[in-house]
Amino acid sequence: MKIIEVRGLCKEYRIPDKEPGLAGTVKHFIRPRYRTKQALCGVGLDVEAGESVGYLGSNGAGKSTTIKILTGLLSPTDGFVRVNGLEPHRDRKKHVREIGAVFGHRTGLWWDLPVIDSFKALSSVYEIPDATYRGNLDVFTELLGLHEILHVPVRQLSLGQRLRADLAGAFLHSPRLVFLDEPTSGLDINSKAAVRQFIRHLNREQGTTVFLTSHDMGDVEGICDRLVILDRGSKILDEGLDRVKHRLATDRHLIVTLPEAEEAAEVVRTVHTHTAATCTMLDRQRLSCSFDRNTVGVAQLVGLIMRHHEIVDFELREPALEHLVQRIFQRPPSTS
Ligand SMILES: Nc1ncnc2c1ncn2[C@@H]1O[C@H](COP(=O)(O)OP(=O)(O)OP(=O)(O)O)[C@@H](O)[C@H]1O
Repeated sequence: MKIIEVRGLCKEYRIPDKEPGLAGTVKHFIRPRYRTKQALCGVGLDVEAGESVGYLGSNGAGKSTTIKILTGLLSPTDGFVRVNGLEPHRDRKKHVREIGAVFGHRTGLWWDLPVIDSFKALSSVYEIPDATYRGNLDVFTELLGLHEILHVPVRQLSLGQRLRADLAGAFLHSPRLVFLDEPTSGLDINSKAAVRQFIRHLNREQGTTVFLTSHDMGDVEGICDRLVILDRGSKILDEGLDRVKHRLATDRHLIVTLPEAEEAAEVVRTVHTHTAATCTMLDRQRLSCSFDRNTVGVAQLVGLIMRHHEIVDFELREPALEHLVQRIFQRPPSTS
């Protein structure tokens, strides 16, 4: 079942076209002039219930604009948008009861209230049945380690604590769909891992649909199954994460550590004679053999080296998702 349906989505912002200085301000006050900024042009997107989608793009690509439209905070300039079967900006009151949203840089909780009182307030706003509230609170407190902060006012929390509380708050009413805008921005490694595990758990175990934007590829790899990439307001890629990796990550690097530096030249000769891999020395005893997995098999390369030489260790490196996304930006657009 489709939970998000978007066709031909366009958004233009109207920006004051003002000359600098006081004279410009006065002139603009008397006769205002505006120019338009096209933030989204013709974006189409279908998301099935239960999917976890990473919505990526460079700064200014239009990610937040899309999320604001999908959550009903902004109205589109043009196009068809349905979320949970509703038109977000028109059916806003009904719409917000059925979604959850976390904007990493803003809290959805009450600043002066202790976390638990914020949760109780959310429970009454969303009219959460008592059993659902208690069940979710227990599970989220455990998964997100909220025990020691439940009675602390939100304004006294560290960024990591606040974000964990925000996440729990966004999921308390068991929404079918959550929007997450930079949910781990500024967190330490342990907090990032806890947040990713929590989101993944709800996606896998409860089938909550996740729509995430992040500049952190660890979030995308830890949470998402599908990548949608925007570039200057247009969609340039929409594909499963595994497929993207399989299609684009064909280069591999085998790092070989040798017992003796003197052996290196011989290993290079063996590799160059029998395979299409190319070798580079990393230091006196370590060399990197680079190859395309469609041309050279890993087992073939490792077997060849081990048959002819003694080695201390080897490690296979694949390109990081960051590099794959960079490659996608360097290609001409394939979808719209
Ligand atoms: N309120 C606004 N008024 C005018 N222009 C805006 C407004 N909000 C966003 N824009 C412009 O629209 C474009 C898309 O912005 P948006 O915030 O959606 O990008 P983004 O992909 O979320 O970027 P980032 O990764 O930096 O958060 C940008 O060129 C931005 O300058």
